[in-house]
Amino acid sequence: MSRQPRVVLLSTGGTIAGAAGDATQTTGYRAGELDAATLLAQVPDATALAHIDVAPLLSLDSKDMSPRHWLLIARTVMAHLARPDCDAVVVTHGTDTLEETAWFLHLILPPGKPVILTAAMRPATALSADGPMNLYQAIAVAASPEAHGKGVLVVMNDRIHAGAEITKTHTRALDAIDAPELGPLGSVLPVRFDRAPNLGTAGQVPIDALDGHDDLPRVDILYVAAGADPDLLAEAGLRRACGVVLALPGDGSLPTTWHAAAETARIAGVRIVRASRVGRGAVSPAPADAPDLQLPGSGRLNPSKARIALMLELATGASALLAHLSG
Ligand SMILES: NC(=O)C[C@H](N)C(=O)O
Repeated sequence: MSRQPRVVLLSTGGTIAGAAGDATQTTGYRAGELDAATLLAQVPDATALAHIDVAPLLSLDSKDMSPRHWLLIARTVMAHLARPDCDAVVVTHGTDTLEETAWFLHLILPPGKPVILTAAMRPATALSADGPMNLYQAIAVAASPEAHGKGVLVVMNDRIHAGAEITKTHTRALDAIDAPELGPLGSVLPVRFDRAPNLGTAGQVPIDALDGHDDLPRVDILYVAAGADPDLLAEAGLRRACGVVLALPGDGSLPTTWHAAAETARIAGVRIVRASRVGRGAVSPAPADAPDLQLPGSGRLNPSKARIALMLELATGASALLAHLSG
């Protein structure tokens, strides 16, 4: 008989580990109260799927995640994966910035042993809490040979998603994580993949390239509303931002009043990327009315993900990264 897969369960906080005063409370709870062992105790059936090693790492509401935490999570996951007796890693996380951690891990980790992120929308103390089933399903995917080589995955609400593709699409509902336009990779239970992930960018930034970094260069996101003042961009240098992602209307359309400020900032050395506020669709490589401005588009990356790509590019000099993404 083949041995049971060995899965490391890394807890970082979030609502999945949240606790409230009473069972009907689904807001105003404390995220990240419970550690990995307590979460696992809620799903005893999971031990039939895999041998599980619990590894508490952080106890954060994911609104408080930062690049320092992404680096810590990535290095910790890699250290576990490097052990010959570790077959997969499951990371419990909050939903608020799940898309950022998932995208960061996708860029860092070469596809191989499964890395599965999961989360919840109701705290662990709530009636019909979704966390225990999500955790059970994440472990089922981690233990499945089918998950091997699929890159970083996110399992929530009966669905398997590509970590690179997800975004949070609802503030309160249980189906709060989706891959707009692309849809899930598969479903669970049973574990079933309906399509292959796009792994073109997976592991593009080897962790060694970040040796010596415990933080990433500052990149700000500016949300550009109708009539917004271009002073916001002119001040980027004063804020010591190395880069700025513009969350622009439509297809990354830069208001005419912003053209001069964008050119001044670029010449001053601030890297600027055009992303979109829209949430679906890709951004064109250059602004239609000002193709000479050298303001690359973010392709399919939303502003938060474009920010991470730019941070990594600034940190490592991996200059092909954004060009590849926006192609
Ligand atoms: N549903 C959640 O997990 C939300 C929580 N604020 C978090 O992101 O940690």
